[in-house]
Amino acid sequence: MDKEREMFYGKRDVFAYRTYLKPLKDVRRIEESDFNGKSNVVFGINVSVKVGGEQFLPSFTQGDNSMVVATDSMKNFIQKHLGSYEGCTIEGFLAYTAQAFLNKYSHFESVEMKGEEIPFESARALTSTRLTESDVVFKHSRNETVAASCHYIRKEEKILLKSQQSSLYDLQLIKVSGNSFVGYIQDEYTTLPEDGNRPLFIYLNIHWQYHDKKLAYGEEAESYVAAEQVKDIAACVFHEQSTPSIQNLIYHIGLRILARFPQLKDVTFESQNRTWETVVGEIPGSAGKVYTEPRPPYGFQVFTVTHEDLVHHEGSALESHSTY
Ligand SMILES: O=c1[nH]c(=O)c2[nH]c(=O)[nH]c2[nH]1
Repeated sequence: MDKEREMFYGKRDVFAYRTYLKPLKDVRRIEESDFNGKSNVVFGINVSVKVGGEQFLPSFTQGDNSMVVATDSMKNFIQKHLGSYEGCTIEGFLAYTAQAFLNKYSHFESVEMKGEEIPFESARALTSTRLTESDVVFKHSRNETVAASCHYIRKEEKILLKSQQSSLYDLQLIKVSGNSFVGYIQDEYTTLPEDGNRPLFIYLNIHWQYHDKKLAYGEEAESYVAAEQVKDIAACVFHEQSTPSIQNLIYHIGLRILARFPQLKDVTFESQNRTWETVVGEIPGSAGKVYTEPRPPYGFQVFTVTHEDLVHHEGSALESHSTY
């Protein structure tokens, strides 16, 4: 069968900053995280939108722009909708705006939106000799990136949510000891020595999907999974585990995320091995070493942990008396 023709257009890097968006409150607390919400005094987002529909064909083949909504207008549409959005999450804002596009332009057949948070954290303030968090000064943070995407389509007059995903990009974690990598195939191509205790540096992208996609919007805070909580779980599991490999580490992080948040269907990892190279292996009188950046190429892993994995793991863990 021929591949269906690709045809869409849109706008990338639409930046919008909203002050005093509704705060995210009353998220369910988990043991691994002290995250309890976001003030949303500054809510920054970099959005992309992709629009599809058969009626765009003449714009490509005949230069007929009569059905074209200028991408410049799409940019304005997105920014204006950040002003009228009444919720408190990236996921909710993207869903609100994607549906608004389909409602406004009846010839749009599909709208895909992605958004990356532009993070700000409150700066310090000295108020009557006490050091607190400022409620008006915020620091642009350059840590990992919180993101989301959604894909809505029009089908028989109805607007349907086809897919939704929440993500955390570029979480970079180093564990200085307690990691091994041994037992792999030794053959004529093997030069890597086995290591019973390596400093493991990983880059992680983590994506999660809900059983009920709409729970991602955060309208019921109790059922919302905050990226900050996912990040804290990843760090806690890394701390706890004696890791035999990155493959096994991400599996265990996935199990814990699914155990804490039964409303999630699956969690997908993209990991990268950025383990430092040793420069000074022994420092007299110190447990320390000196390392430098690894040289490319970098190894990577991709793995989806599903709800079934958790059920299976809990079944076998019951026998060995350890459980999530
Ligand atoms: O955790 C790891 N998994 C691998 O598959 C691998 N391969 C490699 O060279 N180092 C590592 N580390």
